[in-house]
Amino acid sequence: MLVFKFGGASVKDAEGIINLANVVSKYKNEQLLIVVSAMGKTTNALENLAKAYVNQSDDLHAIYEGIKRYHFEIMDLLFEQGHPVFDEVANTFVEIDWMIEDDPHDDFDFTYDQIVSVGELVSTRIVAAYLNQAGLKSQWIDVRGYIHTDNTYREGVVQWDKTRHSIQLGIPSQLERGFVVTQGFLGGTSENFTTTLGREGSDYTASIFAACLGAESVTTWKDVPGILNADPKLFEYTVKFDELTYTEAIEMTYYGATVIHPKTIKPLQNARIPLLVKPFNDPGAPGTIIKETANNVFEKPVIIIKQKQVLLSIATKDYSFVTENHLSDIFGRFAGHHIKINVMQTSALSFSVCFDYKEEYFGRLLEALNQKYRTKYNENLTLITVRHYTTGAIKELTADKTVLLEQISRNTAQLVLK
Ligand SMILES: Nc1ncnc2c1ncn2[C@@H]1O[C@H](COP(=O)(O)OP(=O)(O)O)[C@@H](O)[C@H]1O
Ligand SMILES: N[C@@H](CC(=O)OP(=O)(O)O)C(=O)O
Repeated sequence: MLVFKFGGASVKDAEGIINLANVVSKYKNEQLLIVVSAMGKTTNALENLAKAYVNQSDDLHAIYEGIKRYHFEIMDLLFEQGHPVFDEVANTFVEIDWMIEDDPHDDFDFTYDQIVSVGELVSTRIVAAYLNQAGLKSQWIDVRGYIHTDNTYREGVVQWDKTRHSIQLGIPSQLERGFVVTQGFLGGTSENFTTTLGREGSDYTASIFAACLGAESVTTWKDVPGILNADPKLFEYTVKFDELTYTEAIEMTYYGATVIHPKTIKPLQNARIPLLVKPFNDPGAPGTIIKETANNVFEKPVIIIKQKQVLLSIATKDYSFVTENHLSDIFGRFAGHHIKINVMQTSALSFSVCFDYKEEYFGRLLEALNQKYRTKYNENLTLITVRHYTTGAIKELTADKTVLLEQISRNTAQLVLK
């Protein structure tokens, strides 16, 4: 059996959904599980809705109406009036109607997941209905009954044994009856609440299903020809990799290459399932295959850019050395405030840390650190990671920039730039 994943860009409009049907129509004789993300930028819009709801902002209803209108306009182009999908989608949005009528829950992360998850619940209703209308027999399933997580809202931790059991028990018989269409990014708790697996987590969903079902391969259909040496939105000249090893792909995603979610590779590597990254607008093209061994030739360095970085220097209040005890305390505070460290450097009197700026967590972290330490920080920086670097490439990337922190190992150079 095969697992396909279609991200937001591939289903952003009616044309995208028609294209998805064309792509999967070539696999009519295969057992195929299709994981779909929210359409276009819906998750961002739902995030704004969740914030507007907890802040009780004036634009709450305008944001909500915009999200509904976007989906209904696409459905108008795909279906005749009166098609049951209109009611299915309207009924799914009712979950938000009920929620926003009440006072906000104290736990923002919980509220966030209950609202944001609606993006995938509706996109999959639309895709499944369209596939059936196009003569491709498909069943919509609710992923929350299969991918079980703990109740870490916004970063649900998958309970693998329970998940494997549910998937192996429930999915194979459904695959025999036609395509199975399900939601990326979502999980369910034992109390039947919805969790999300972390932003851009639908690739991970595909990998969970593939690992539990022993799939032949996973294909993620993207708006790029495959994995390139750099993000084509930021660099004019890029080269595509035909093959990559799991290890190289893990390194790239760990350092922030957004083309694949970082948690995706490990379950596939453990089960030795290849991951294909292919262009949805040229489905016959070979794309990139990620597997155990690969013929990797890095004719150009791999460049990964992370914007909106903070560089924070932490020193003791009495100017004493930063010891292992301080470091352990500092790491605990980062973990407690959900902030992942991208690069760090120690000196005798201070510890410097570079991480993604997250408005809701940064202020609280700073407050907690300032109780015990002296801190200084710069915002709006760029972190550049160069794998298989050359001195020429580093020179080019840093021209006209101030380097605030630099770390160079045998394979990888990391630079924090202003
Ligand atoms: N090394 C890279 N190779 C290819 N695409 C990259 C790379 N780094 C970043 N990207 C970006 O990843 C995007 C595709 O991933 P993503 O937006 O998550 O797709 P989707 O949400 O449709 O699954 C591309 O549009 C591209 O801008
Ligand atoms: N819709 C979610 C999950 C996801 O993976 O989306 P995409 O496949 O479009 O990156 C998000 O935007 O975070």
